[in-house]
Amino acid sequence: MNGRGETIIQVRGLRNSFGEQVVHEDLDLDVRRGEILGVVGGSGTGKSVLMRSIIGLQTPDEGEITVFGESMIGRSEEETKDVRRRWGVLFQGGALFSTLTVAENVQVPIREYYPNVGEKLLDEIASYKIVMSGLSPDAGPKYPSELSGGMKKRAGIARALALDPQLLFLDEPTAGLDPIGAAGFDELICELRDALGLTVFLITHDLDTLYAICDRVAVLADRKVVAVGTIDELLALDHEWIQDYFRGPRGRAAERAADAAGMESAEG
Ligand SMILES: Nc1ncnc2c1ncn2[C@@H]1O[C@H](COP(=O)(O)OP(=O)(O)OP(=O)(O)O)[C@@H](O)[C@H]1O
Repeated sequence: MNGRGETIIQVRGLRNSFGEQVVHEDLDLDVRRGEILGVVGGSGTGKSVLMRSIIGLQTPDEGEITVFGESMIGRSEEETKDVRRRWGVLFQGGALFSTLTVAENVQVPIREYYPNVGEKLLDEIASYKIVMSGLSPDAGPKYPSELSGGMKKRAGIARALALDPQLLFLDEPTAGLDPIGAAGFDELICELRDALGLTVFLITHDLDTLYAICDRVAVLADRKVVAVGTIDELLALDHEWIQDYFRGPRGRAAERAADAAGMESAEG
């Protein structure tokens, strides 16, 4: 099956624990092609651990994870190389290499997966990804310490896009950005999804982001995904955390802002 609606990530019966602490138990999740799936949950509910399990940085106790139909559990790095080059990751805080320039950071995954690419082409690809991420071309020779928080995130996106991925993992991309910077970043994610046909797995606490760009939202609580759907579908559920989160003062403000933006765009 091709096109929108196809399952790109499938998680079944996932269990993760650290010593006595069970973080996930019997967790299921599907991420569909072309969607921006927001992942929310209280602090410590295991959103990052879930992402790390999917991308193979955390070995679960139990469960099955497939990405692009390929099983990710119990397989070596070499065996999953072809799948891994089809995704890009933006970790919390950007995680750029501080001793490398922005352009060199973008080139890291290309050098890793395609060691025979020449310097000139590497420079060209890096420039292209940098501009695509909304940075000016002169950001390429700069070091991360010379960039603002928002620019670092964009540089992180440029690196995540280095291998022309079909799937993006973003861990709290707007954390620490001012509201205007965060809105600009939301717009960038949406534009990239539309232009490149990406599927996006997006961990966020940012209610504005959820309203502005997420097609569906998965809620982590009680060690599993307790609900997944549009915000309207979630609001119809009688779940205490969901109601508190979306109906709290911040949730209502984000909803009003989204309604106002919707009316503006309808008026042209
Ligand atoms: N490597 C690790 N060793 C031990 N415990 C860990 C490890 N990684 C995560 N944990 C624990 O697992 C739980 C879930 O962590 P995780 O970072 O996934 O939470 P989160 O939902 O992303 O939280 P936040 O919203 O605060 O970023 C936490 O209690 C954390 O302390």
